[in-house]
Amino acid sequence: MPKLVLDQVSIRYDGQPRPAVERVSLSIANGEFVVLVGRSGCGKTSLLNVAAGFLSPADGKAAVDGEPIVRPGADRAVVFQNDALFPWLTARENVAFALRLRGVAPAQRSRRADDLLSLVKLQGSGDKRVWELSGGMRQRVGLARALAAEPKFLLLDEPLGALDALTRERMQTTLLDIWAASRAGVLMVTHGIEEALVLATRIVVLAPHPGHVVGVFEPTFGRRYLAGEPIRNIKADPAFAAARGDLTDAIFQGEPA
Ligand SMILES: Nc1ncnc2c1ncn2[C@@H]1O[C@H](COP(=O)(O)OP(=O)(O)OP(=O)(O)O)[C@@H](O)[C@H]1O
Repeated sequence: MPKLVLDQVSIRYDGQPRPAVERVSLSIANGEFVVLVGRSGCGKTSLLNVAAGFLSPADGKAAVDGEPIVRPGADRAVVFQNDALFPWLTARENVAFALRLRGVAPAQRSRRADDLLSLVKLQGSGDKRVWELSGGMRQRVGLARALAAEPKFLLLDEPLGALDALTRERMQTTLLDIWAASRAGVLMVTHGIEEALVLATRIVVLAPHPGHVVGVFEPTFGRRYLAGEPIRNIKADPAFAAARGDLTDAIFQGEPA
């Protein structure tokens, strides 16, 4: 089973007196949804960049299935907050472009792009140009494009951060559906506490100066949604409120109230 591992990773930026991240270990297996949370500057994006192969750790190891991560690779697809789609192309063409890069034959690209657009619930929107799509729809095209590479891992940096609150809430369940359908392992960075609880199979809480792990939670709310329970019921469950309190405490521990 594919596994992405960060082992005792420390990250340093040139000219900085101390490391940004110190000795953080994480692992993401296929079928896991790991979410990084923590106060600003605790190193969430830096760790995601190491997993993506954009940044090399100063110390420790980053590997997929035992192979060191030394550069970006098709096995790890990255989606950012404001992912740039090609504005002059349609939704379908944006996804087909990624399929072309993967070497999918022209005859199959359009059908495969439509399958991927259905996966992100954009069936029927393939002919729309990017400027005709809402923010949530654009983000879903970005996800479809990332999935075109059939990655083993999806690395998501605040993928819902630019969306309005209602769209963001709807996209949480869409992301769960996409994850369940793709079976990729996910590593996601978010500032959203509810979002982390809804989506994650494991939440890793980081604290800054330098970034280090201060807590790990293993919520089951996303699995309840995938088993058929309405998300509104799940969020209204007192267990959800209790988990939100515990996670908030873990994030802000050591900070004056
Ligand atoms: N390119 C860079 N050069 C120097 N320092 C950097 C660079 N990128 C990040 N840092 C520093 O590394 C630390 C971790 O930054 P990082 O962006 O990984 O944190 P984060 O938890 O993702 O923050 P936020 O929640 O604000 O997005 C911060 O102190 C930041 O100032």
